[in-house]
Amino acid sequence: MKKTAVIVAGGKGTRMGTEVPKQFIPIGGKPVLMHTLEVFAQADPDIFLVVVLPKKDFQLWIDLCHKYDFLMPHQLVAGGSSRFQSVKNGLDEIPFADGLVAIHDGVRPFVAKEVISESFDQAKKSGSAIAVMNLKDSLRKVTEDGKSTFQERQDFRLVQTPQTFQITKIKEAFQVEELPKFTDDATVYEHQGWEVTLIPGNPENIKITTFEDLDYAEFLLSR
Ligand SMILES: Nc1ccn([C@@H]2O[C@H](COP(=O)(O)OP(=O)(O)OP(=O)(O)O)[C@@H](O)[C@H]2O)c(=O)n1
Ligand SMILES: C[C@](O)(CO)[C@H](O)COP(=O)(O)O
Repeated sequence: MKKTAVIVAGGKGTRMGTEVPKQFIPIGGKPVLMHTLEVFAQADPDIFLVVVLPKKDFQLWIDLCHKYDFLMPHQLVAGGSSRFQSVKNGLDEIPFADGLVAIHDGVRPFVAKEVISESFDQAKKSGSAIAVMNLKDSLRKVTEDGKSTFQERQDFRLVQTPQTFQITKIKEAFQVEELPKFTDDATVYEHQGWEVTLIPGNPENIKITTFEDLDYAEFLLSR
């Protein structure tokens, strides 16, 4: 079955606060996004790669590809004003009518290649695969009156990407008005009344979001 990955890197990196968006910042000697694309190629060199970037950063990325001699084939697509819109734009440009698509944050360069492979295997069987992690800390729910209540942590999971689906179904799911609850692709899929399947993610698969994450990224690459 044909495999596609839509790598979304169309954000501004507001919380990182750097002039150049975080997906282009070098870690271990090359931009974050190049590490991410390389893991997908390691998982399966035949995966068709769609990369979603802010339109204004196309030339920056092309220049970086020349500078770092980055030759991996990929299709560039312009991002939108939210992650939902960027994913939708990426899905619209997949040149295949069917097959499977893994949707992944460009700023999660430490996804394990085994998680990518498992997400395609599981989505082939059940239609979807969402990478998640168990919680290690205790959990409390806070309320506006300043009180808090204990929560059973085994009832919760932290959600990562990749989130992998049948192309036909996820494209259909994205034909809706964007809602605030659509913080990932699983929520868009479930909005149709379809159930998602969870698979184990990997603990290193952090979303590079704030400055401290860059130090952790350098540490992971130095091991
Ligand atoms: N309009 C957007 C917003 C986000 N993303 C992508 O979605 C992923 C997860 O988003 P996040 O970590 O929130 O990235 P940013 O939106 O760039 O960060 P911030 O919220 O701090 O501005 C990132 O790979 C980001 O580039 C995207 O493709 N298009
Ligand atoms: C998709 C995601 O990475 C799953 O954890 C997350 O929801 C993205 O959130 P953000 O608000 O774009 O940082």
